[in-house]
Amino acid sequence: MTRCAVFGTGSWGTAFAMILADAGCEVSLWGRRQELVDVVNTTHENPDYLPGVRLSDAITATTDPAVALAGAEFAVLAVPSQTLRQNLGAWAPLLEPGTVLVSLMKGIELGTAKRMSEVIAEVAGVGPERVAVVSGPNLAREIANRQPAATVVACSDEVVAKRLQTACHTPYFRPYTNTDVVGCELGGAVKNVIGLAVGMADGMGLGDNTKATLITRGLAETTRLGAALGADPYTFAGLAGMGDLVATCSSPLSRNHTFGTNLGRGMTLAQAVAATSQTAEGVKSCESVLDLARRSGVDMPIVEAVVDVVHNGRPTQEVLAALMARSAKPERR
Ligand SMILES: NC(=O)c1ccc[n+]([C@@H]2O[C@H](COP(=O)([O-])OP(=O)(O)OC[C@H]3O[C@@H](n4cnc5c(N)ncnc54)[C@H](O)[C@@H]3O)[C@@H](O)[C@H]2O)c1
Ligand SMILES: O=P(O)(O)OC[C@H](O)CO
Repeated sequence: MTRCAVFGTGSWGTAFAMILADAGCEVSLWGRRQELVDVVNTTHENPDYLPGVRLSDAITATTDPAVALAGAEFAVLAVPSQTLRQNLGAWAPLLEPGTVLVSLMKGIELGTAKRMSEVIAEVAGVGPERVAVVSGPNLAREIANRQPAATVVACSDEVVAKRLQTACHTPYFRPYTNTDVVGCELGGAVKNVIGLAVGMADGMGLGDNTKATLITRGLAETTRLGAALGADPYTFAGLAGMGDLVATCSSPLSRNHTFGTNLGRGMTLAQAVAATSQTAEGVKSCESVLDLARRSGVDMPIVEAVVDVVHNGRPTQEVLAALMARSAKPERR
């Protein structure tokens, strides 16, 4: 039986542990808090993040990373992106040779502008054949209810991607393989920023034309960034690109979308943060995505607009007007 460690008892870590168990894996779920770990082990439920969802008996929770990693073929990482470097620094010495590290995270590191797979390779000292990414339209709550969804499992080594595909394939979760790790990660990280922008438009009472414009032009700037960083532009037309944008930008379950809606309705950043109990990665990653874009010489006006609202306190109306006042351009360039 395939053994997997999942780090992070939040909504996606727990839901992905459920997927792996439903696909026939034995899963060790690492969490920071002993009390939550005990509750998961005794009730087979994670009441803090996925109340009402019965978890398989094949999932055992632990606070001990060495226990979680013992014999693990895959170590799945589902902590907030900005905490990965520090956390993985503690876990990496416990890794067994050959364990593949799988990122579920959709963020870019502040300060370095690195993708999560880059942080993993650097901190754990592993080659690209031991780093994989899962990204797609995967709202945890829907998946926890076992509603059908698809995703992309990406690894530069296709054999490893296929192994992971088998490990997480269930009747309700359909993974497709891809070797474009860069494209899949950028699709996941940037869609959170575009989700904030679309949420703002919703909160401002704007309609579907505005939102479709933000989604489509958001995808255009994501694709530009990806092309500059060596991604395959077609990846952005797939599940990890357009697919995830559609889910995030249309769902009230999306934390990024909801966060943006609150800002669009006039909340301050502090009020929107206080109203959010889970991780909305785009709030921090809008700055690191913009940093990455500038380092790469890529124009990302919507990302810049989001940073202006979230971190520079500019009013949404003013930022939207500035976006519309940009000089006229061909659609493709
Ligand atoms: N929830 C989803 O629908 C979903 C889907 C796909 C991808 N993701 C991505 O997965 C990642 C995790 O998101 P989530 O939804 O599970 O978040 P979450 O907010 O539901 O849970 C985060 C988990 O990390 C823990 N945590 C917080 N700070 C920590 C720290 N400093 N060290 C260790 N653990 C810490 C929390 O206790 C919690 O268990 C994010 O990058 C997110 O973008 C989420
Ligand atoms: O709730 P969000 O905004 O973090 O989005 C969750 C997933 O990434 C959707 O695929």
